[in-house]
Order: sequence, then structure tokens, then C-alpha cells
Amino acid sequence: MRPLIRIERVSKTFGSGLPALREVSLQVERGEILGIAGRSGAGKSTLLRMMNLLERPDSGTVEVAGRELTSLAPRELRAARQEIGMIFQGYNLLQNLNVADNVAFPLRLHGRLNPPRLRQRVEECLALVGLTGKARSYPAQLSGGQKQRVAIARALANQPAILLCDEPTSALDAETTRGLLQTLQAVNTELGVTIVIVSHELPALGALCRRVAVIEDGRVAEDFLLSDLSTPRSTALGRELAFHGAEAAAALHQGALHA
Ligand SMILES: Nc1ncnc2c1ncn2[C@@H]1O[C@H](COP(=O)(O)OP(=O)(O)OP(=O)(O)O)[C@@H](O)[C@H]1O
Repeated sequence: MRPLIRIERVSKTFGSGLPALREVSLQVERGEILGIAGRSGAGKSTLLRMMNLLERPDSGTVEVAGRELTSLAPRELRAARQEIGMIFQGYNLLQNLNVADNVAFPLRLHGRLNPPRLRQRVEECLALVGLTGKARSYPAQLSGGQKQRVAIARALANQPAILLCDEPTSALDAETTRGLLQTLQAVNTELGVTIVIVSHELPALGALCRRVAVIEDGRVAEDFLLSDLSTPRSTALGRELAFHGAEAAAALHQGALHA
């Protein structure tokens, strides 16, 4: 089957002159959870942001669900992005809107649902992330974990096929992180959403991901299934991941879904 995301020979250099990505090729299969690991500055976020064209490559192609994003007109690109939700380390919530209105924001932008259906969709999304009672709260009244759950609900409002996660647990404590990873796992298994997650937290990647790509100096240094314990890993991060993976996955499956 055709991969859901296909990145081919993508390069990107910012003003500083050093390439952030060097002819990177990477595929993401429909339904999988792919982790992107790498040291600070390796190019992880830039690669993730290529997947919805928040960053535009200098060269190479980015195909999502059979559409080559770099060749789309702005209007077509907006439509293609409906398929791709994203969450960030800093949550990016609108502080002056309550939780329900934050989740409703992309639905209103798109304008496809009438008011009763829109309210229903917001309730569904909040139930999905365990925040039913918080619809009228404002972001400032929520914990970090709750804010990230609102961000997930908002990212899923338009029923995307893909959820891109940029360091989603970096600002959270260990227990909250575990609850959030369980939510992401449920989003994948119960809704079938394909997830790509950038994180410097190897236990989080080990617990959640089926496959991990290790980025070094703007290149994919290795790309492997965490279940493959027989092939020697070629990078230090790959070896650490192989070591942590099984243990972290077992820990994730203990405890409540919504911490
Ligand atoms: N908007 C930008 N303008 C200029 N340089 C940038 C920009 N975004 C990224 N870079 C540079 O590109 C390189 C890769 O950055 P990127 O954020 O993708 O790395 P990363 O692996 O996600 O790092 P970290 O783990 O620290 O977030 C770095 O050298 C960074 O300084």
C-alpha cells in the first residue's frame, strides 16, 4: 500500500547557511506511530514541519495522501491541511477563548458544521481526551497536561488522518506524560490516526512508537522498527532506544488512560 506521507530528497537551509535538512527521504505508513529522535539542532522539528508544509523545502517533494504539497495552490494546500492536525510543546492555545471555543476554532474556520453539530463535535472531542467537565474553563485555569489535551482535542476536531506532535510532553512531569502518551496511543488505535512524534525523551518514544527515525546533522542516520531487537543499531540514540523500548512500553500500559 502507498505510504500516507512520502518525503523525497528534501533539503532546507535557513539564513544561517548550515543545512537543517540534507536530502532527507522518509515514509510514514497509514496507521503507524513514527518517532523522530535526535540531538538538539539535528533537524527533527524542521522535518516534522515539512509534513504539513509549515516549513517549505528548498528542494525535494512532500506527498501526503497522494497529493504533492509543494505543488498545491494556497487554497488546495489549506484543504490538504485539514487532513493533518498538529500539537506543540507550548500548546498554542488561544488564551482569550475558553476550552470549548478553542476546540471549535478550526471547525468554525472551516465552516462546514451547523451550530448544533458543531457543539456535538466539540463535546465528542473533549470526551475523547477526558476533559468533558472543562468546556467553560480558560487555558490559564488548566494544568499543563490538561492544556495539551485541549490542544489534542482541537487538532482532532476536523477528523484528520494524521497528528503531528512536536515535543508534546517536554513541559510535563513524568506522571502527566504517561497519561498523555496513553491518550495518544488511544487516538492511534481507536481512531486510526497516524501519528508522527518528535521528542528528545527516549522513554516516551520507546513506549509509544512502532518505528523510530534517528536524525543526525539533517540526515536520517537510521530508521528502524522497535520490535527488531536482532539488528545491531548504528547510532548511540538507536542503541539507547532499543534498550529503553520494551521497558517503557510495559510501563505505559499500566495505570489509567487519563491521568
Ligand atoms: N526558523 C528558523 N530560522 C533559522 N534557523 C532555523 C529555523 N528553524 C530551525 N533552524 C535551525 O535549523 C537547525 C535544525 O533545527 P530544528 O529545530 O529542526 O532542530 P531540532 O532537532 O528540532 O532541535 P531541538 O531538539 O533543539 O528542538 C538548527 O540549526 C536551527 O537553529
